[in-house]
Amino acid sequence: MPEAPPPITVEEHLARILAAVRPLPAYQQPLMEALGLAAAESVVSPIALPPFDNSAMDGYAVHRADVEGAGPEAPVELPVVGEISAGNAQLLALSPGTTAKIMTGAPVPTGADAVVPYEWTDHGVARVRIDKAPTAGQHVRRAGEDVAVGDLLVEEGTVLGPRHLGLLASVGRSTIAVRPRPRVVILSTGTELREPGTALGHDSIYDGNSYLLAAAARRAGALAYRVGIVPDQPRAFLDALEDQLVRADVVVTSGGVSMGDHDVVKEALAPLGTVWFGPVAMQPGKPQGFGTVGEDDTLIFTLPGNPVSSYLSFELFVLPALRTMMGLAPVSRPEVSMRLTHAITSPPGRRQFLRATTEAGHGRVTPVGGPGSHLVGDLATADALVVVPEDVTALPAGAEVGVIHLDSGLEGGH
Ligand SMILES: Nc1nc2c(c(=O)[nH]1)N[C@H]1C(S)=C(S)[C@@H](COP(=O)(O)OP(=O)(O)OC[C@H]3O[C@@H](n4cnc5c(N)ncnc54)[C@H](O)[C@@H]3O)O[C@H]1N2
Ligand code: MOO
Repeated sequence: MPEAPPPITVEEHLARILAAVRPLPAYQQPLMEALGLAAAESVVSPIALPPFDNSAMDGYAVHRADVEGAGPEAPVELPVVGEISAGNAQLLALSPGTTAKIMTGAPVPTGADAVVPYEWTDHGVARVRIDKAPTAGQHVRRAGEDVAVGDLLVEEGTVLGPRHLGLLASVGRSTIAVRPRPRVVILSTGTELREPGTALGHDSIYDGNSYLLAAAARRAGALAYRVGIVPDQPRAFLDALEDQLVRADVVVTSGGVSMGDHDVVKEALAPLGTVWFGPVAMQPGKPQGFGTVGEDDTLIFTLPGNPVSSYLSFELFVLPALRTMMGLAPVSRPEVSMRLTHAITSPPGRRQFLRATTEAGHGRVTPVGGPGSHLVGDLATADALVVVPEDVTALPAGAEVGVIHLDSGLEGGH
């Protein structure tokens, strides 16, 4: 059996991954597809907003000079020569000494320079009594007062949210250039695995990882295809992989990469020579693999099977790759500084990632559960990871530690 290579650091592994990953080519996509993605173009407005002077109130369009001085004691009466509603504007100009009913959003006719709201009138149909004079331009929304032709609406790189998409639609854009969501195929390996919802044998467990990884991929903004369970047979694994490559930008496998007698992923892929396998100096998540497979050199991440190891590997290595492909920055979750509520110990030589809970606003972090990489109950309770450096073996309560929040800190994607 060949000797395992010496461990590489977390940074070395991530650097190797990022060196191999390119942003996916951007193309025009319908606005709703772009939600959560980074704009791959800057957009300037092709039209003004509002596109024309229009009324801010339901009321009467007037020449303001005609109603000057109007008050309860000195009302002004004007003939009503027409009605202008939004989307149905026949009356284009208003003669002095007349008025027209106008609805909110309807174009203000040429000549009119103010709108008298219904509340200041007797609601007249043929003639109207006006009890209060508007100021110049009152209740008229001016063309271009919001957005001018040529205004920068969205800068390249902006993560598109509902307000950006609403603005783009408002100026008539139906598409915007964004990088597509990476298609991520998730394959769980393990003869012991069963699909949730089916019966469990005396020696089987449910396949939690493919759900964990598919959900994490989707939350990162990718399109996740959960293939399900592949038994520990290299042929079956290679067949399943081959079948899936057509719809994958990235393949993520779980399990079958350590030192066991049935480590199917390693056994099937190592002979190709295109996937690196080796230990990374971290815990959980020591056995890792990364490389390319298939005619199109599709990226593949072979993550360890222990659920916590799998999830952490996703967060530290797969997530940055997906965000790079989507043109989102930063690619990694930020590490912030917090104080430990409890003392901890840690074995030397590997960077430890302890599951932990954080108290919002207090800057304190509390490790939960033990270091075991099978502890999915504790993983679900946690909302953060405490990062213990390779050379640190003990830290007292109150010590400052690096913390990675697992549910926040990154914009875009989903
Ligand atoms: N002799 C050695 N044994 C192991 C080493 C080692 O260095 N020398 N490393 C250990 C570490 S660390 C890890 S992590 C695991 C990684 O093993 P594999 O990637 O080969 O994963 P499996 O053996 O297939 O499974 C490990 C564990 O996880 C459970 N599992 C697997 N897939 C799923 C899934 N989809 N859902 C839920 N649970 C899953 C599986 O049943 C095992 O219990 O190797 C150690 N061993
Ligand atoms: O790395 Mo294993 O991931 O230590 O359990």
